[in-house]
Amino acid sequence: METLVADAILTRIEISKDYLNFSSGHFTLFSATERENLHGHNFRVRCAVTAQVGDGGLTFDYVILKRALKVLCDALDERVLLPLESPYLRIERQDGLVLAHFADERIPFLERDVLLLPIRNVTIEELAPLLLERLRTQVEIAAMTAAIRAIELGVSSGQGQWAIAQWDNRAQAIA
Ligand SMILES: Nc1nc2c(c(=O)[nH]1)N=C([C@H](O)[C@H](O)COP(=O)(O)OP(=O)(O)OP(=O)(O)O)CN2
Repeated sequence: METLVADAILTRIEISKDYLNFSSGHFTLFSATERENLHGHNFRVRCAVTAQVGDGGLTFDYVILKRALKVLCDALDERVLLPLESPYLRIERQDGLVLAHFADERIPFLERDVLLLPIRNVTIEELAPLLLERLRTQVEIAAMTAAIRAIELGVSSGQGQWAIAQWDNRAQAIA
């Protein structure tokens, strides 16, 4: 297990790029009987990584991070996002369709237009941890996590509203 360097100065690298976005459809589920109508957002993603600057004056090549974040955004872009783990929505595949069953509604989508996500609701607070976990497990990022102390990943559904998920390596190193 990596040992923390006592009172090391940590530096936070923040990435916020206009091209880190995905335009997707969704509807928020508020209860077993209340939901929004299907609509879309230009979701935005931003990220901050806290790390120790190495002897060479570098934490990590943030181009690798930007590339990994773009891969995450592109995977969700131009799809209708549906939650696989909602207590209120049942998903069925039938004859090339994805059928979302909500209350007494049967909502059909073409397979090609839908992306099923392992989350409980398509909210920014469910998307942020999902994308953070996907980021952490991308090979090139996983290789960097020994030098990384913490990662924050934010998802926004509109100007001025963000959900920020956090992962802190220090908790693991201390445990
Ligand atoms: N806790 C949450 N509440 C809501 C979420 C969410 O992700 N987490 N999401 C929604 C819907 O996506 C809704 O469509 C958001 O709409 P709105 O806030 O109006 O989005 P705008 O960008 O249009 O915001 P304006 O303030 O109107 O500019 C609802 N609740």
